[in-house]
This record gives sequence, C-alpha cells and structure tokens, in this order.
Amino acid sequence: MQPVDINFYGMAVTKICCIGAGYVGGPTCSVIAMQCPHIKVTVVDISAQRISQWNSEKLPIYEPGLDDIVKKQRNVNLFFSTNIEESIQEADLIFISVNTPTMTFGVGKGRAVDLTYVENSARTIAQFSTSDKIVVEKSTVPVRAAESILKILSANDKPNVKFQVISNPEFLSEGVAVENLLNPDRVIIGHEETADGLWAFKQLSKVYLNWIPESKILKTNIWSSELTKLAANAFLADRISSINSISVICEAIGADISEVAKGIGLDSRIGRQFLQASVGFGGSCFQKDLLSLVYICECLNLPRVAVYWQQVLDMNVYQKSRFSNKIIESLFNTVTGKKITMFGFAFKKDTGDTRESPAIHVAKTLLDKGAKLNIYDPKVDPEQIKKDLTHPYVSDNPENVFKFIEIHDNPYRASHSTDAIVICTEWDEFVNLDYEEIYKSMKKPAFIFDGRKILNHETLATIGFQVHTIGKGHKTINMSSELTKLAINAFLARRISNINSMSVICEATGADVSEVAKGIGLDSRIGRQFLQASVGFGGSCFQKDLLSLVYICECLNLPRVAVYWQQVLDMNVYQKSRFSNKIIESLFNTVTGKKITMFGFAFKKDTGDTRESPAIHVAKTLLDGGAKLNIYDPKVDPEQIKKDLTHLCVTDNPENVIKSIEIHDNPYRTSQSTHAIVICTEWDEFVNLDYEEIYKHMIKPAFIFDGCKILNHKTLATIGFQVYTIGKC
Ligand SMILES: NC(=O)c1ccc[n+]([C@@H]2O[C@H](COP(=O)([O-])OP(=O)(O)OC[C@H]3O[C@@H](n4cnc5c(N)ncnc54)[C@H](O)[C@@H]3O)[C@@H](O)[C@H]2O)c1
Ligand SMILES: O=c1ccn([C@@H]2O[C@H](COP(=O)(O)OP(=O)(O)O[C@H]3O[C@H](CO)[C@@H](O)[C@H](O)[C@H]3O)[C@@H](O)[C@H]2O)c(=O)[nH]1
Repeated sequence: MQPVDINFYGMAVTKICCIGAGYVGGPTCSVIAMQCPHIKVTVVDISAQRISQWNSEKLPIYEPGLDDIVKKQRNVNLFFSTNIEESIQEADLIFISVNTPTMTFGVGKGRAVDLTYVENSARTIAQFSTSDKIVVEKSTVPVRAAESILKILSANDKPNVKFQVISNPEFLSEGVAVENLLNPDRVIIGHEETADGLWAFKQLSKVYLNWIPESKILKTNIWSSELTKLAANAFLADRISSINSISVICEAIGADISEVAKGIGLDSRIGRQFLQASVGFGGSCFQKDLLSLVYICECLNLPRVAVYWQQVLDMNVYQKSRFSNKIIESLFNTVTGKKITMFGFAFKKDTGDTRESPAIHVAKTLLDKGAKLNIYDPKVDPEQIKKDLTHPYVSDNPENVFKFIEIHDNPYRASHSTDAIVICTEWDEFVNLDYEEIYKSMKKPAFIFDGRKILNHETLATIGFQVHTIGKGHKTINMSSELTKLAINAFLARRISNINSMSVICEATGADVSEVAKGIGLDSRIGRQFLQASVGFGGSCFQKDLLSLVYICECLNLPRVAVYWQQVLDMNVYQKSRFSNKIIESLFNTVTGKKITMFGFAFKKDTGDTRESPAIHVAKTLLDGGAKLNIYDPKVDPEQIKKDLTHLCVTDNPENVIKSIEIHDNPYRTSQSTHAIVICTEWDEFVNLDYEEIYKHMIKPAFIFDGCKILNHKTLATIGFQVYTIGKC
C-alpha cells in the first residue's frame, strides 16, 4: 500500500464523528463522550428513525447501563444526528461503525461480507471532507479491507485534505457492552508502518488513554488488527462448538457436560469462560465472521483452512438441529397441533437482539412440523419476532405463521395449557419462576427442554416435569472423569491447530501471527496460553488422545463429532507438511544432495522425548527429497534419532538413512558447510548462539527456517541469512 504523504502534526482530536448508530456506534460513542468531556462526539446514521430513537426516551437497543449514560451526555457532548455532511466536516477523527452483513446475493452469497455500507461510508467521507481526517475502521471487515477504504479516499483526494486509515476493531459483547467498553481486555489499533500511520495511532490512543491504561493498548500492523478480530470470534465460537460437540458424547455415554466443562475449564491453559454448552451460538457476529473467514481462505486458495473453520459452523447447525429434533422425538414423534411455549427469543440474555438467534431455528423446525407456539421474551419487541419468523428463509407462508404463533408478555400466561416449555435464552428471570404453578396449568405429561442448562432439573422432575437438557446422559455409571481427560487434551491440541491455521492466513495476507496471537490472548475469555504458532504439535498424548476421541465418536455412531475432532489432527499434518515443503521450495525447489542442519529433535524443549516429534516429519520429507541431514539436539540420545528415522513409518531403506544423517554434539560443527538451518525444537540455547559465526561457515545463500519462532529474524537478516518462519511473510 502506498503511504499517504500527509502532515497532521499539531492537530489534536476534539471532534469525533461516528458513522453508524447501531449496537456498536451507539454504546461506544456514549462511553467515549462520558469519559472525554472535552471531545464533542456526534453519531450519524442514514436511518432517520434510528437517530430519532436515540434522541428519544426509548433507545433503539436494550443494553444494561446505557440509558443513564445517554441521558447524561446527550446534547452535552454527545449528539445523534442525520446531518452526516456537517458532522464529517467538523470531525478530526471518524469511526466507521456501519453494518457488515453477509452477502445475500451475487458472488460470495451466504459467505462473503457485504462491504457496501463501509464503501459508501468511505465515499461519503471523501465527498464531504474539507480538512484532514483520521478514518478509523471499527466495523468488522475482511483482512485487507483498509486497503479498499484508503483507495477510495485517495482517489477522491482534494487539495489540502489528507486521510490516514487505521484499524480499531470492537470486541464488545451485547448485554455487557458498557462494562466491556469501560474496562476492555484490550484495545487493538493497527496502523500503517509510516510516521503518519504512527501519528494517527497516537491520536486515537490519546482518546482511549482518558480511561484505559496504556498497557491495554496494543499496537499492530493493519492486517494483523483486522485478522485479530475475525480470529478472536473464530476462537470464541470454536470453544462453544467444541464444548457442544462434547455434549453430544456426554448424552451418548452417560457423562455430564457440566462436570466435564468444569474439569476442562480448571485447566489454566484453557480457562473457564465460554464453555457453556447450549442450544448453539447466535448473534450478529460469530456466524457472519466465521463465514467471512472461510470465504477469505477460499479466495486465498487455502481450502484446508476454510474446511477447518467451516466445521465450527457445521457443529453449530448440528447442535441446533439436535435440540429441535429432541423436542419432537420426546413429544412422541409429533408436534402437529401441539402447543409449545418458548421462553426466550433473543440470542442471549440481557439483549433484545435476535440476529441469528438459535430460537429462530427451533421455532422454524417446530412450525414446519405443525406446532403452535406461545412465545415470551422479556426484551424482544413482538414485531421483531414476527419479522424473524416470516422471513423468506424461515417460511414461504407468512400468513400461516401468524396463525400459529402467539406472543405473550407474561411467562405464566405463555405456558398455560401448553404441552412443553422450551428454554431458548438464559434470561435470569426464567430461573426463579414458580414452576409448581406453571406445571399445574400445563397439559400432562408436561415437558421442559432446557436449551440453556439454567434450571434445577431435579426440582423440576420432582414437580412432575419430563425434563430434557443438553449434554447429560441417562446411564448409571458416571463417565465424566474419563471424558474430561480426553477432552482437555483435545481442547489444548485444538488451540494449537487454531493458531496454526491463522499462521497460514497471515502468510497469505501480510498479517503477523505473533501480533494476532497476542491480540487474541488478551481476550480474558480465551487466555494467553497455548497460542504459540509452530511447525505443529507432537508428544505422546495429543495425537493419541485425539485419535481415541475420534474413534470413540465413530463407535458411538457420531460421525459429525468424529469429523470435527479429526480436523485438529488434519491441521497438524498440514502444518508440518507446509513447513517441510517451504524448506524445499525456498532451496530452489530441490534439496537433493544439499546439506541441511536440524536444530532440535525433541518434540518440545526441556525433554529428550521424541514421540510424534514434528522433527521426524520434517526429517522424513527432507530425506525423501535426497537431502543430507546434520542433526543436533542437546538432550535426545543419538540412538533414538536413528531409531526414529529408520522406523518403518519413515523409511523402507534404513541403510540409506543412516548414510544420509550425521548426529552432532555441537551446534557450530553441525551447521558448518550446510545450506540451511531448520529449527524444530524451541531449546533456549538456540536463541543465544553466535549466528554471525555460524553464518560465516555456511554455504551461501545461507537459510534459516525457524519453525518455533524463537529467533530474532531482523538480526538474522542483517547478518545475511535468508529467513523464513511461520505466520509472517
Ligand atoms: N453487534 C455487536 O455486538 C458487535 C460487536 C463488535 C463489532 N461489531 C461489528 O460492528 C459493525 C456494526 O455492527 P452493529 O451491530 O452496530 O450494526 P447495526 O446494524 O446495529 O448498526 C449499523 C448502523 O449503520 C447504519 N449505516 C449503514 N450504512 C450507513 C451509511 N453509509 N451512513 C450512515 N449510517 C449507515 C445503519 O443504518 C445502522 O443503523 C459490524 O461490522 C459488526 O460486525 C458488532
Ligand atoms: O459459553 C458460551 C458462551 C456463549 N454462548 C452463546 O454464544 C453466542 C454469542 O455470545 P457472546 O459472544 O456473548 O455475544 P456477542 O454479543 O455476539 O459477542 C461476540 O461477538 C461480538 C461481535 O463481533 C464480539 O465483539 C464479542 O467479543 C463476541 O463475544 C450467544 O448465543 C451465547 O448464548 C454459548 O452458547 N456458550
């Protein structure tokens, strides 16, 4: 991207314009206005109705704590306006916070992000700007979208008007948006690597520094920032699909997903959050952003990574369908003419938002089978429920839907004379209802399907309810602890495959996987550990336990769950192959007769264990290509290396292997007169070797392939090395 030659110096942000008065623009700007009394904040929107709602007593969105802030700041330093032109003109800094929905037509339909609203915003900024602007990409966009925004702005350059585009994705969650904005886990700002880019970064940082400590502000390159947003949502959705997949096994073997989730969450490398098995995830972000990630991978010709993340979406559809079908099966295989109460319609508690709510899927399945629905949600507007259930994706007969649904404003009336209650949203008020009273007024047998696992199922059963929930089997022997052990390793291995899959995208887009990992890890729901991209995982446990989990699923006739976990293994093989192939490609597409140094053979540092070590895969590929290997590992027994590399799975010609390898006890001698060094284990001693000395004695050009991302690549390049690593191009 061409750096924009501008001179912003001297300007300080005193006026902010935010384009898009939605779930992000409204709360974000309200909090900025509250925390920065010296800044005038104007939120604009093309929807006059939305703006008038923001200016009224009843705000267009329900968000705990927001009303008070808006009331306090509105018309003081917070303004909601349809006068987009004026607001852009006076602003120093402009947030683009418009919607970025999934395309509903044309190329990329159902997967790609529709950037029309972002593009229109950029054009509007270009049209109305009469002075320099910092343009902040806050909407969630595909990687490299900032390039398009800058192109539009630059093409419409006016004399004396210059633009800097920076990326500052928003991580707030609905229902806790105010809390998240006041005390975010981190603020990520991606900027161009130019003096002006850095300056724009500082200007936006100064705004946040009014209430957020500097240590929470993370500075990255633009592409890393854009990818971090998609990656964070992918990791979060992945946790839910993973725990939901384990819930399927629990139901089949008689384990309890709550116990298993607790056991997994107590492992500090995984963490306790986002492990709540449910009817499936919803919301405006996870599905859209995962689809976008999958589409980006397809466009970048990375089908394996696309398939990997598609699985998370597939598991979610499976979970929603499983739950809906369970309702029908339990109600004696038919719901035709039966009355079913739905408690909750929002995609989660504390919001009135229904976008991608699992309740829509459940309602559609029941309506399709002829059920009548009584729906109660404390915050969702009845008109929204009607709109959702008569959408062409849900029904081709809207008139019929109206006849079959009743929307109630009271849970007791909603459940009166119905056959079953289905909990679709985890609203707190559902926990404390008088279920004895409710039971009395229902048809018998009375069923409860708790899709959120919020009720006390024993009490309900005592009252007389037939209770069904997620992730709890009916077998007498409790299998939770056996399953927990396998699941912990599966979750850990999955984190590694997740970040390794991101490394592939980074190499293709110019993002940096270390920055992305840091940005994801700062999300307290994800945590910092087990996010180190590498040549792949090894060791005696992960592969074995994953294979065992997959096999169990196959035996239990759960092919979807089997496929889901098999993907983790597939991604690992892919990563090892990618790295090995990269070595060959870089060495001018042939390693025949070339001497290559391998630093490290153990599956990780501080052990002499080589079981499933990625080094074996790398060595095999290079040996198959005709290379000669000089191997050095500070702790692995040379006999073990020989045993590993002459194993039947590695070669059918052990004599040849023995002739092609030399095992050394000194890294300097190992690398002498070789073409390349390949780091396969992250031993600390490799970091502090004298690479100037090593370089002198190597064949030129001398290559380093850092499969563990432990070396200082800039220094190595300065010495003269050709440096290749993982997750950075
Ligand atoms: N909703 C969330 O929890 C959340 C959290 C983090 C990030 N995001 C991302 O933030 C972005 C906004 O999401 P949202 O949920 O606030 O969307 P939203 O649909 O609630 O709001 C977007 C607003 O932008 C307005 N708009 C569209 N084009 C416009 C234009 N050219 N000029 C002026 N206004 C325009 C729309 O009328 C709408 O009111 C998306 O990219 C989303 O992925 C959302
Ligand atoms: O353990 C869990 C946690 C969540 N969910 C469900 O997952 C969905 C999404 O929940 P949540 O992430 O809390 O809501 P969002 O408001 O959609 O926020 C997500 O999407 C936003 C938009 O990108 C990001 O900014 C946030 O960081 C990210 O959490 C909801 O249906 C939840 O019920 C579960 O089923 N189990």
